[in-house]
Amino acid sequence: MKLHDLARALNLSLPDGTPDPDVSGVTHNAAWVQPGMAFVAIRGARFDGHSFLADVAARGAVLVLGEGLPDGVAAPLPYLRVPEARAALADVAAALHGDPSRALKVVGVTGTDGKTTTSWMTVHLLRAAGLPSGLLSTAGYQLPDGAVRHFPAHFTTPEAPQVQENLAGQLQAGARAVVLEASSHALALERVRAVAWDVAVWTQLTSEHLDFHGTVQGYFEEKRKLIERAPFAVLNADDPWTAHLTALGPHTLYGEAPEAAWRAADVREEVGGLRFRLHCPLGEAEAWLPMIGRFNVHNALAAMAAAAQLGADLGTLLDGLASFAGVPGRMELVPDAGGRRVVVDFAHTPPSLEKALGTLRVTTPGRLIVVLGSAGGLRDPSKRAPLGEVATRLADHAFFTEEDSRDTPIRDILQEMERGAGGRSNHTSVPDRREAIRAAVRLARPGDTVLLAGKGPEETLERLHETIPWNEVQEARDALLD
Ligand SMILES: CC(=O)N[C@H]1[C@@H](OP(=O)(O)OP(=O)(O)OC[C@H]2O[C@@H](n3ccc(=O)[nH]c3=O)[C@H](O)[C@@H]2O)O[C@H](CO)[C@@H](O)[C@@H]1O[C@H](C)C(=O)N[C@@H](C)C(=O)N[C@H](CCC(=O)O)C(=O)O
Ligand SMILES: Nc1ncnc2c1ncn2[C@@H]1O[C@H](COP(=O)(O)OP(=O)(O)OP(=O)(O)O)[C@@H](O)[C@H]1O
Repeated sequence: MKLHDLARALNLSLPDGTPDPDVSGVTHNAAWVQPGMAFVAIRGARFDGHSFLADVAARGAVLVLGEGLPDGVAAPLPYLRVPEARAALADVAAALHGDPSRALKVVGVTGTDGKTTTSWMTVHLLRAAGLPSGLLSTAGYQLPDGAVRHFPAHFTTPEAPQVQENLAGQLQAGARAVVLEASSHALALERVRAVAWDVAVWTQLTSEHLDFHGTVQGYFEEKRKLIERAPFAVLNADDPWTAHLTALGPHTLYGEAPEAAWRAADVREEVGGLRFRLHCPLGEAEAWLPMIGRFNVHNALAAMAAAAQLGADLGTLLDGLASFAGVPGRMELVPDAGGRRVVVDFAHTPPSLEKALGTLRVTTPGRLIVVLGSAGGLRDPSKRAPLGEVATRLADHAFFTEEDSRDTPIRDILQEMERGAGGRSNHTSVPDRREAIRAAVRLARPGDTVLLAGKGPEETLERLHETIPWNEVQEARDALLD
């Protein structure tokens, strides 16, 4: 796209005499600049992108966009002043990729827990309904062929240029719909600003990421943007925050509350899955979902309501639910010939841990054992003690261990978790995660359940300054063979 066409598309005026080269792409990271690209200078929490202008010019950028040059800094390239740099990054990326979301049906999923599971279920139901569909989620992205691919870093929602590039790639690969997990960071940092949503799904909200958002209200307000921006919302009737969302526009409600249009009744938790009576605007039927975890009933209702909004019928929804293969690392069962049940799950907030342990208790005839840690670095230290409290209250024995401790001394994290356990003595701290998993599996007898919580499908474990390759399911298999 020519620079002048790009400026016109964004309603920006260029100084007279500005050259008109082709703009081949856009980035906010100086190290990613390639010849012909535009660079957006963002003032972040740690750096000001304007300090890298010389580097950016040397790498062959043709344009800089920013909120204003700092005093005394001269631009070595044409400089476009914009009101909001992150917004400009998203708008430029969308313009360069031909605004792909406008040619797709886009379902956005937000909430504290349940985003990934709901997204995976929704894309599965859309495909069952014959709509070639793609997915962007924490557990990787999928083109309509269904193969799981990964972005290079641990991202739920990548930066806007990658989001737009991915959406354009989805279109090229034949997608007609895309399901996109929208994290609160993504909404706050404008990573999904230039996405034309069709349906927004709200899972639920509990306190998380307060290190970044400051207050729960601030966290809620970022997530609310998704509901504001979509023409139709699928809202959780059982989540107290929904009361603040219903006035924002057309919506449907799901859950177990009587006012839910998509309602589950008579929920039965079985060893291999969940059965419930579905009442919905398309009719009434018996539903089967081969997944454990009672909260997955909510995820299923949300996914069905979203897929129905894009045209899926009741038979397709029920068949699709019954054939859903689950999500890697979410309530994933690791087979054991010896009758112990080991479950790998991503629960890493006190409420999601509470739900995971609560639901596993229902189908555990023996003891419930849990292995868990709490992340270090900047990640919400206020979670540590509550995680220790929940684990020791709801499990028969808890092993406290590392979970991406980063530069925080593991002892400090474990002490906080132990403090949360209060006077209870049903816990052991084992700093090395592999050792902790082995100790838990050794303790288990047939009929017992061991929940390995917190890492789920993640492929690395961050310890001090090391990033170690990690596969929790494989760790569980090895421990079972020990
Ligand atoms: C807390 C957070 O989200 N921070 C984001 C924020 O960082 P920041 O404000 O500190 O940026 P900065 O480091 O000061 O840099 C400012 C600018 O200078 C540029 N820069 C900086 C240094 C340099 O050498 N060269 C250079 O060009 C940067 O690319 C950036 O454009 O802006 C950066 C650029 O947009 C993001 O990369 C960064 O995400 C970091 C990597 C991150 O870890 N984010 C996580 C927490 C996140 O977003 N997680 C959510 C999921 C959360 C969940 O639900 O669990 C996600 O969607 O993945
Ligand atoms: N609807 C729900 N309500 C509460 N807890 C849930 C719900 N769905 C899943 N969980 C729990 O939260 C964990 C994370 O689920 P999932 O990955 O689907 O959520 P997420 O919102 O994508 O989380 P993240 O953004 O951290 O990846 C699950 O492993 C499960 O323990």
